Amino acid sequence: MKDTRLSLAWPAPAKLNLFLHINNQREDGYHELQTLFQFIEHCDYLDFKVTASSQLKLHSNISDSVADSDNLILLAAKSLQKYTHCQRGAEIWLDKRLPMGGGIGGGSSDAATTLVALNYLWDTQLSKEQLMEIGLELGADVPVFINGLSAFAEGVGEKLITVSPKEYWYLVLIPNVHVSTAEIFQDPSLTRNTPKLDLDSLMNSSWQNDCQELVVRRQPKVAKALDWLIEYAPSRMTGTGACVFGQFEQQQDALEVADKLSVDMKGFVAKGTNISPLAMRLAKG
Ligand SMILES: C[C@](O)(CO)[C@H](O)COP(=O)(O)OP(=O)(O)OC[C@H]1O[C@@H](n2ccc(N)nc2=O)[C@H](O)[C@@H]1O
Ligand SMILES: Nc1ncnc2c1ncn2[C@@H]1O[C@H](COP(=O)(O)OP(=O)(O)OP(=O)(O)O)[C@@H](O)[C@H]1O
Repeated sequence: MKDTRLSLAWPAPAKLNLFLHINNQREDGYHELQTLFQFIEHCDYLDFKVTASSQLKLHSNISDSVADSDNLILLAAKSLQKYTHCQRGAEIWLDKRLPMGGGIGGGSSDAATTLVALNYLWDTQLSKEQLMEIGLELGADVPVFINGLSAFAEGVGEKLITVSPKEYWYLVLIPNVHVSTAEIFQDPSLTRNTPKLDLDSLMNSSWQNDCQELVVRRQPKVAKALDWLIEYAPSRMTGTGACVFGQFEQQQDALEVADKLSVDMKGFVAKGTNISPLAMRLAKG
């Protein structure tokens, strides 16, 4: 074990799906997809205190909306204990800053940060690949957050190839509506037959999100946000929504558009980054 004092400010960054193509539905209901993940410098933060007993305790500012039994942070910590037979426990503090159900992967990122931080703090010495395997059981997006590098993903999102798309500045809008990933994937009218393309062709084609048309139809608030943003910058939805993002060359340009937002539309400006803030935190120890 590394230390029993507090280990502070482990970041759990958001991701954007710069494109998201749905290629097929497997017999188990999951969808085969091709997507491009890039992290953004906008994060939840987790603090950890290793304890001698195996108990896990979470203090969070979302305990009203997510029960402990469903919280991916505790589920991740339990999986790591089970997999490694670790006898240690932890007290964990979550400072939730990322919008939930927005398609920016906050829950998956919290789970990934928990696995990476506790593997370090408990000294359980699992490899990144082993952590990614455990992470995949918690959610399709967890492995990319553990890997910590922008990636082109295939399969259900777990087959990763590291890529370095341009690191734009983004204005991310948060329509005040929660989109359920499961509901979008269950909708019969979802486009799920986009042909699979090779990576080179994908990187050089125009980027789209196959869930966008459906979500825009179901959620007028998403449609409104996208209609507004697209007047200022190339803009798309991320994941299964609800967040939409516009891309800008300069921070200043993004901030100027953010200034024009009406009071009923929330948003934030963040830089795209191909190396996750979590990977940088781990390197610091
Ligand atoms: C659409 C993406 O956001 C792209 O980044 C992700 O693939 C979704 O990843 P996630 O939120 O971690 O998703 P999970 O928690 O694994 O799955 C939520 C639900 O979405 C559906 N699901 C998810 C991923 C996938 N490739 N096919 C699916 O059909 C399943 O019905 C599942 O019950
Ligand atoms: N630590 C957590 N943070 C946020 N949501 C959590 C957490 N643990 C469990 N959840 C559950 O996961 C649901 C989806 O949360 P999340 O914020 O990851 O959505 P999302 O950004 O749309 O994810 P994705 O892009 O992976 O589909 C929440 O509504 C909540 O019920």
